[in-house]
Amino acid sequence: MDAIVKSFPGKDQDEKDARPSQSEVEAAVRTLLLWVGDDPDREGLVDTPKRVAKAYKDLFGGYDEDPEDVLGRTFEEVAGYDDMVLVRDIPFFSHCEHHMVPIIGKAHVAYLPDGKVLGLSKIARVIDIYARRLQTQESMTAQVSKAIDETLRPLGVAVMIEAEHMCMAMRGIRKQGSTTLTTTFTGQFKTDPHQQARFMTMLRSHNGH
Ligand SMILES: Nc1nc2c(ncn2[C@@H]2O[C@H](COP(=O)(O)OP(=O)(O)OP(=O)(O)O)[C@@H](O)[C@H]2O)c(=O)[nH]1
Ligand SMILES: [Zn+2]
Repeated sequence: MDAIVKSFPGKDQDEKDARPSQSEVEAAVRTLLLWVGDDPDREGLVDTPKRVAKAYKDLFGGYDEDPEDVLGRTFEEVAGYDDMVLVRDIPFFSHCEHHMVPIIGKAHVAYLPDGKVLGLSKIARVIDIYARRLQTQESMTAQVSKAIDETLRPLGVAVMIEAEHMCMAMRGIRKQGSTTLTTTFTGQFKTDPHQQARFMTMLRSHNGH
């Protein structure tokens, strides 16, 4: 878990103190408004730098959150249940680290408990913590799987993310509707093709394919 905390940019107090001030952020947004060719002093835009800063705090709130806090709360009283737990179709919004435009997708997360289970909402919370940072889909998939693997220590974790990247849809190549799929498997999901196949079958049965 140490590695996750250490690689977590918002966690360190010195780094936090080194963040730009509110007025610096607002000035940066004002520069962007000028740069795109608009007038930051017209009525509709005069409060926009402040609004954008507030929106960014929300959209990128994941830098101030630690997945370990969420995943640390587990329980064991599940009447001996020891089979797969799958939470599928968890919707998320993220932003790509290359263009800072949205990634819109769904995550599917499964694990094989080793005595302990997680509150179901905690899996969705972890998705949100990583989604609310600048991401590549590959990193986000690997980070979610690593956080669950290292904190819960289950017999295996499977993460699949399906997403559309607005940087491919709205700009650049301008291809709308394509979906990127990424997966990470650990433990038995990685070593046992049968477990991996069950994960895929459970996902497919839902999607009606
Ligand atoms: N692997 C991966 N690539 C991504 C992701 N999000 C965006 N990209 C890609 O990152 C690449 C950045 O390519 P560059 O050539 O540096 O940037 P660019 O000139 O804006 O590229 P174009 O998007 O092709 O116009 C693009 O191919 C994007 O499609 C992601 O989550 N994973
Ligand atoms: Zn992009």
